[in-house]
Amino acid sequence: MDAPTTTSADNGTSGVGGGGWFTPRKQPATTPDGEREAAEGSRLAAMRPMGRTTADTHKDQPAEDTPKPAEDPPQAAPPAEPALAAAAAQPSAARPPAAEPTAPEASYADPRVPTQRSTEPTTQPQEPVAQVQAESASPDALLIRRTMAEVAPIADKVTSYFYALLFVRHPDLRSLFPAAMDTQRDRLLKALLTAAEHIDNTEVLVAYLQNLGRGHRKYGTRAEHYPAVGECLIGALSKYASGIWDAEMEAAWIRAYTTISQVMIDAAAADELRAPAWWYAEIVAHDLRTSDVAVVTVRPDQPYPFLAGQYTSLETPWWPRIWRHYSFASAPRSDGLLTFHVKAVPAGWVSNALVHRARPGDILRLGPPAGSMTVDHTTDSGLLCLGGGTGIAPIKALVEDVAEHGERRPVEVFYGARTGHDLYDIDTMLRLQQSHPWLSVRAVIDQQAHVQLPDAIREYGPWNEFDAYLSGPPGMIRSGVDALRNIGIPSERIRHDSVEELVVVGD
Ligand SMILES: NC(=O)C1=CN([C@@H]2O[C@H](COP(=O)(O)OP(=O)(O)OC[C@H]3O[C@@H](n4cnc5c(N)ncnc54)[C@H](O)[C@@H]3O)[C@@H](O)[C@H]2O)C=CC1
Repeated sequence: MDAPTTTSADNGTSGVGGGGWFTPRKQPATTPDGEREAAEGSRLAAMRPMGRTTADTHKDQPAEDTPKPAEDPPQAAPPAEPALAAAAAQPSAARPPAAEPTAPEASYADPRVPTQRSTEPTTQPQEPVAQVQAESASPDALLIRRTMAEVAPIADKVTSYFYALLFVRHPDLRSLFPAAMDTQRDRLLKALLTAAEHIDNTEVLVAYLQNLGRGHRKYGTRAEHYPAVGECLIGALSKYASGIWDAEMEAAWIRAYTTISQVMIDAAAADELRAPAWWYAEIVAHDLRTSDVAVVTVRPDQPYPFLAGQYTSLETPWWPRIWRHYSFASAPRSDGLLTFHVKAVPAGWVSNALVHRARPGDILRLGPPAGSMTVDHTTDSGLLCLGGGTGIAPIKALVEDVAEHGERRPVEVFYGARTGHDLYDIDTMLRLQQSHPWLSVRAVIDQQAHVQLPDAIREYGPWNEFDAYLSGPPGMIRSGVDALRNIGIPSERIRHDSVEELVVVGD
């Protein structure tokens, strides 16, 4: 992760005045190593405000025949995933022959944002939540939430209009998005709005946005693209929240977006100095474990630093500019190889290609590592790990990580699957258990146990000396967090890749 970068909206006071529309400041936030300045000089100098006003915005109507750009980048998050991928500049491996779209990837592995510790209160607050939030929220946050409440019932229209504006006004940006924009169309805007909504939650927001800013390098996103996105965001919001929209509200959004975009731009610029925007990775092994689960091993074209428990974004040659998240299934290896567990989901473009089409020799692209579901090696707390289905992948990586650190802390793994046949990696886990006396692996098969994974942990324990790690389908993570809290594990000791766009708190 980057060193913390302060947000740079002058404490929320700039944005409307001297800087113009969403113009990032010229002086980037400093980092401890001061490496950022060099990179940013050229990048930020190139930025120009688009010079439009809200009045212009109101006037603009997308052309009748403009295809509704009802989408955004696949696993997009805030403006982050404005999947501004530089398709034209992609080398041959990233310009594969067009494939016949079948159907959009379901919300498979992507509805994840950076891992967060769960920080929701474990006890009910004395006052109603809304009241507490309202009292502690900044004036800008209140205005932003008001806008959000106003447009929530017509979110689809806002989304369509936002992309229509973006592509009509800035047709050059269209090529940065996937050809099939019907996939998860609202992800970009939703993430952007979610970030704005959490504008007061600096710690979580900054880490999230830095991650997004770095991740957007692989799309070809540049600093000068951000004003265009911000302008169209305001254009869409002001149109659909016109009943309550005023100068004060617009100023709040401008400040929020200026902050959001600046954090992303700064993070991307700093990252540019130390890492490629993406890695090519050749498939070196493809092991079909069941009819729909494959273990895919790749060799990156250059060293790929990451931590056990993290995930990456992955693009196949068959679906250019469509990226999906996959967790690393091993801790970093001395041979540099990376492994992913992929389940082909119904109508999943990328997952089906990886399971049924990919073969050794095929070239994938990888984005940077992300996520903080990692082991804290400064403590000797036990690890309580819940892995559901292919969610066992990062759990296995965590086990290897503990083993490599030579620690003797208890690690208790609960591996859930629908049937015995679906426990495709149980042999590996049992082998690890044989090698490590501190490791215990329990399979929880829905059909046999008549309980799902999270319920099974109640029969064991006590868990008060354990940190908890959850990985699997969103429903499992949600009920798992509830179950863990109910048995007394404090929220700050529960880790998982978030299933929501930003926080709940917490992909
Ligand atoms: N870092 C992460 O969080 C990772 C998440 N995943 C996700 O894990 C999922 C794996 O899919 P499948 O293998 O098809 O798993 P699945 O749908 O077969 O579920 C596996 C097990 O999880 C438990 N489970 C599922 N839904 C539950 C619910 N609503 N409440 C309680 N427990 C529930 C059950 O024990 C079930 O047998 C995918 O959605 C994938 O995106 C995969 C890898 C890493």
